[in-house]
Amino acid sequence: MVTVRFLCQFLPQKIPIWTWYHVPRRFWSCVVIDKTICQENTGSSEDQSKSWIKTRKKKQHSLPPKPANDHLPWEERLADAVTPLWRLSYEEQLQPVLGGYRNKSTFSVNRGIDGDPKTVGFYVGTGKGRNIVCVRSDHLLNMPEKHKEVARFYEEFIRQSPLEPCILFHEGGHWREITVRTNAVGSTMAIVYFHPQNLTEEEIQPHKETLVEFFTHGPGAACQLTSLYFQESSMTRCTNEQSPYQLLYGEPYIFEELLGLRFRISADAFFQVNTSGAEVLYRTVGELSKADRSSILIDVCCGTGAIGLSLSKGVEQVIGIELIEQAVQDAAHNASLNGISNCDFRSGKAEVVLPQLLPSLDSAAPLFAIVNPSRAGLHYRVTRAIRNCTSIRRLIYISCKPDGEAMRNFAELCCPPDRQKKLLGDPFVPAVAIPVDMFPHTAHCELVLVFER
Ligand SMILES: C[S@@+](CC[C@H](N)C(=O)[O-])C[C@H]1O[C@@H](n2cnc3c(N)ncnc32)[C@H](O)[C@@H]1O
Repeated sequence: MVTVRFLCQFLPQKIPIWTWYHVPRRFWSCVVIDKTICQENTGSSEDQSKSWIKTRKKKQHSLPPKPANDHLPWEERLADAVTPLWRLSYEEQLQPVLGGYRNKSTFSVNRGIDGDPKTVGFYVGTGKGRNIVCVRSDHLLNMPEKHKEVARFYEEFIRQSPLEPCILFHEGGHWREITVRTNAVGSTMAIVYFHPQNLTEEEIQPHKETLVEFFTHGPGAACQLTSLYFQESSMTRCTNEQSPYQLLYGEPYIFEELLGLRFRISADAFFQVNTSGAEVLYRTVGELSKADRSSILIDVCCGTGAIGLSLSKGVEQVIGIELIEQAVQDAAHNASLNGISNCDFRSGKAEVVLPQLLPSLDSAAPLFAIVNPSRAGLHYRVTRAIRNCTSIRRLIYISCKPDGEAMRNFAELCCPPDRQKKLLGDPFVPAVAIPVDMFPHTAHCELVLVFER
């Protein structure tokens, strides 16, 4: 059992009732919340879980990524194209792939169990408790072997380096985290984060060269990196504009396929970490959207454009809004890469762009919004702009942390009109909630909520 917290009944004139709703894991993709009653829609459970499992099986690492097949007989090549799972028994096709599903992992550097400060892994303990230990992650089930291999070699590299690790920002040191990104065809992008402290560019240069040498001709060449990036970052997280991602070696982008579309992903851009899980998520969103061909879809926090692009065929126009510049460029590129011409991606903070955009669209065409913010939820100005835009009758909110800041957003969307807070439009009512398990072996899930009014 897992616990998912929802708003299960939220009548505008009444005090909201929050409910802890216990959902057995096997029903995670088929929970329907009625406006007033919580009910498990077990009727559709079998079909939905089958398609979920099947998609996972198809796309995950258990199948070799598109091997060259020109040596095979024509009949076999046709079978591969039309029925790509034909080599597996049906029972095997239905087996969920639960291990190594992550396409992106970020490893930290800190003191290990043996006290070595150049240890690469994940933290156990807290900064507040002053008991952080960095533990290697070779045994973790959710990340693929390739990510662990790169982490091991990065540890070997920094142990050889004369530079110290950056354990606490104010205490000096340089080597920080490493992010590893992989795709279904085995491309591997690594991004090394480095704190420059007081070093000059000239002083950093030889260390970059040693890093490239290690991963191209030294022991790290075993990782077969397709891209090696380096970012000099003196903050926890820097965008490309704050401190450019420097391509030290290889391809500038990694590409991923999802729902028959091809996506270019830059070093700074977000992409869902479980690719086959994301297919289920976006398909679920597509089914719930009920958008008609004349409508305009507003894709808020659109990343590299995955949601808008995958739904673009069914609507008149998609307008995506995204904060990270590289992701916006990817989204625009991904539209043309897939021959899609009705999408317009705008860069900026949604809280700045949306309040200006919506009034200009208000009566143009039926509007429909999908929001997919990070854990911090939506800025108040975003929920207010949506709430006050009367053309938006239906909204899909995809939350990776529904029991966090998103709760504040749900209240803003559903509370009675409030002049003081400038929440003037009719309140929304939550209609459907479908959790999608994108993160096996963890308590997290993505929750797709439909709000109507
Ligand atoms: C959970 S991701 C979703 C991305 C995309 N919908 C997808 O499925 O790939 C959240 C995205 O919101 C973006 N973001 C965060 N804060 C934002 C803001 N204030 N305005 C616009 N976008 C923002 C992040 O850069 C990130 O790409």
